[in-house]
Amino acid sequence: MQRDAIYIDEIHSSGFTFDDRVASVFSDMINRSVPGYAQTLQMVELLSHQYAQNGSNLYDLGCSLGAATLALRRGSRERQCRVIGIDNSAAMIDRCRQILGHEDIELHCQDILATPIENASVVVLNFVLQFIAIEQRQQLLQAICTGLRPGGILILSEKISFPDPRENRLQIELHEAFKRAHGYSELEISRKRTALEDVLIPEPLSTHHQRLADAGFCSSHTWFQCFNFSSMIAIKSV
Ligand SMILES: C[S@@+](CC[C@H](N)C(=O)[O-])C[C@H]1O[C@@H](n2cnc3c(N)ncnc32)[C@H](O)[C@@H]1O
Ligand SMILES: O=C(O)C(=O)C[C@]1(C(=O)O)C=C[C@@H](O)C=C1
Repeated sequence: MQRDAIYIDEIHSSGFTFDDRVASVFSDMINRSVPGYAQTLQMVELLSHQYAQNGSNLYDLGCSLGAATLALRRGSRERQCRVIGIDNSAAMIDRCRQILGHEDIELHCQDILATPIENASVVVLNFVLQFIAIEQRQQLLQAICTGLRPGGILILSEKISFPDPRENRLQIELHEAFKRAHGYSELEISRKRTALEDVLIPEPLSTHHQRLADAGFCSSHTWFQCFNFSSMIAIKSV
């Protein structure tokens, strides 16, 4: 695994993008940046095993290098499911094809906002909605809910914010301590913080749960939170 040294090397004046440089170190970057990332993958496999319906489609929207796509496949091995990974970064999808080439997985380089979701039983948005423009988030969740079979689920993992400014500050500090503990310097942390401004827009858990309800899910539950990272499961009624 190639080590993420992107923000050591030079000052990046432009915003964060999923280009070839990021794709080449992405595994290391996300593991050292997102508390609980490995656990979300384990639970995608478990939830896929629990909810994947025979003959249905399983979607990983914003699949990057396919870590959650593989978890969907592993969780549904004994069922007749199509596992579909979508990402609009060619650099990510090309690498993903190399990594998952031998697996029974379909990969497409396209915008998830233009991707038809149909006959689905499990849909994953693992740290992806945060990169979608706020005004387009409702429409995406609605399309997902419509494309799910009764009893199907959405797994939604996000970097979150907190309505109380003091709690927000504390959780950001704890996240930055996590990054320092995983070898990132103050300079790297601050450069990436600047690069992510206006690119990754976190929202409070309450906003996510309200949007999921408005999209038509009958219930949604926070199953994981560590500092300012969280994962939810939203269920479509049977
Ligand atoms: C933080 S990464 C996701 C990590 C991945 N889901 C995992 O669990 O390893 C966000 C990904 O979303 C993709 N993405 C962002 N906006 C997108 C869009 N509109 N359509 C498709 N992919 C998108 C990016 O290219 C990037 O690969
Ligand atoms: O490094 C950070 O501060 C993050 O917010 C982590 C985060 C994410 O949540 O998606 C940001 C960009 C990369 O996609 C990998 C991880």
